[in-house]
Order: sequence, then C-alpha cells, then structure tokens
Amino acid sequence: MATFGARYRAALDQRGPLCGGIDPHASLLAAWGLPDDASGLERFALTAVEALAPRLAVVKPQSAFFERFGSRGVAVLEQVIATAREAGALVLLDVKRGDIGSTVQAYADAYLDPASPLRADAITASPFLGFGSLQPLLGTAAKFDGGVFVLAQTSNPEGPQVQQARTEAGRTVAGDILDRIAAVNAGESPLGSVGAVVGATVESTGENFAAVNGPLLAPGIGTQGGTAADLRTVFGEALRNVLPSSSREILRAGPSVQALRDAADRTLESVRAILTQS
Ligand SMILES: O=C(O)c1cc(=O)[nH]c(=O)n1[C@@H]1O[C@H](COP(=O)(O)O)[C@@H](O)[C@H]1O
Repeated sequence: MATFGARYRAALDQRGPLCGGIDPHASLLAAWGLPDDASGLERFALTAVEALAPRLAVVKPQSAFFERFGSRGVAVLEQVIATAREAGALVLLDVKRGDIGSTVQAYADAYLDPASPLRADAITASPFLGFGSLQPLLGTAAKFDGGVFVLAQTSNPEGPQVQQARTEAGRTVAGDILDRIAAVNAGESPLGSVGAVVGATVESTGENFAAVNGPLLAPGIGTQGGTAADLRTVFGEALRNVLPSSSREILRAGPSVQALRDAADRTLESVRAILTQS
C-alpha cells in the first residue's frame, strides 16, 4: 500500500478537498426521526456513509457518538469504517487519543493495526502529554501506511489557553507541535503521513503551514462559524494540503441520501473555489 501521505494527496486530487464528519448527535437522530438507540445510530451512520463515502476524499466518524451505545455502538463503528473504506473514502477516526507511551502503543494497535476490527486509515491524536509520547502511534502508523493527525491549534475557544502558551524557547505550544510534525515529515514526498489539526476558526497565526509538509485538517467549517474564506487567512501558501471538515452542517440535510449529497457538494464547491486559487 502507498503511504498515508500519498493516499491523502491522491484522494484530495481525485475527489476534492472535503472531509465529511459522521457525528451522530442525539439531536440529529431526533431530527432524522430515528430512535436514540443503537438501531437509530446504525441507520443514521450507514445512511451518512452511503451518501458521503462514494464521493468525498475522507470521512471522519467521531468515536464517542458510537461508544455511548456500548458494544452495539462500537459494532456499528466497525461497520462504518469497513463500508466507507470499501466505497473508496479514506477513514479518519476521530478519537483524539493521547497517553503515556506504553499505553499509546495499545491505542495504535486498536486503531492502526490491520489485525484490528477498528482499523482506520488515520486517527486524531492529542500531543498534550508531550509530543514524544505519541511516538508508538507514529511508528505503528508508518509500519502500516496509516496516518496520525496531531492536534495543534484546535477550533474551540478554550484552545489558546494551552496552545498559545509559550515554551521555554519562546515558541507557542501550537508552533512547537507544528515544528515537531514538520521534523517527522521532512523529506517525504508527495507529503508526510503525520497531519496537523488546525481549526478553520483560528484566524491568522503567522505560522508557515507549508513547512509541515503534511496533511492539514481544518475542522470548524459550517456550524462553528468557519468559512471557506477563512481558510485562506489561516493557511496562506499551504492551501493545497488543507482538508476542510464539516459535520453537522452537512448532516442536518438528512435523512435523504440525495439531500446529504447535495449539501456535501455545496460545501465542497465553496471550499474548492478558495483552495484551488493558490
Ligand atoms: O479533531 C477534530 O476532528 C476536531 C478538532 C478541532 O479542533 N475541532 C473540531 O471541531 N474537531 C471535530 O470536528 C467535528 C466538528 O463538527 P461540526 O462542528 O459539527 O462541523 C467534531 O467531531 C469535533 O470533535
């Protein structure tokens, strides 16, 4: 298999730059007329996969919305991952894992080892126990051609309290994380396999995102207020590597498969117009 960085580049080039988040909120299940139980979850998630996975580059199921239904919910998540991959989308499992190194290896085994039923193409990870603690995850990803998206500057308003704090060297924590991702990705072509998560809502940062030489996930498009135009302000020269992500704004269009597709197409066209101008 090609590296995750190469598969990401090809997926964006072929299908366009959009990640569809599969976030089965209780309020969305209700809006779709579905029960708030594992059967409703299954209908919701598989409808979203049917609509989005054959056309979008990446789909991103959010694990907690499945875990809240226990083992039946996790079984649905396994089905979502497998079905979406069969339909040709890359699956980015949003689990935001981070732990001491020895335990991080167990998370790597759970989500990135082909032997696991929850194996995805990539996962989200939190570096706030120290970037080095993620090493087992990065090593396992490299071994199995998977990807890891490391939180750097998140879309929520509370993020700057930690992420804009300064290291002893005077760098912001977010900037330091970007530097460390860039060091892992150095020399990789067409892109490294370690991504950064930078919210579409963070405004101008002064960072050189092109130097990351890796995937750039930009959640926050739509419901959180992030717009296509914001992407230019945030990412500057690195727009070609950016994957905007939107969950609720697209999912609200359901339960009609066609309406979900139309909503995804509208979002894709709005971000494509900006991202391909560079
Ligand atoms: O890692 C993420 O996916 C993520 C990082 C971040 O900084 N902000 C953020 O919103 N997310 C996730 O992206 C999704 C955003 O959903 P919507 O606001 O409905 O588009 C949620 O699943 C969040 O957990």
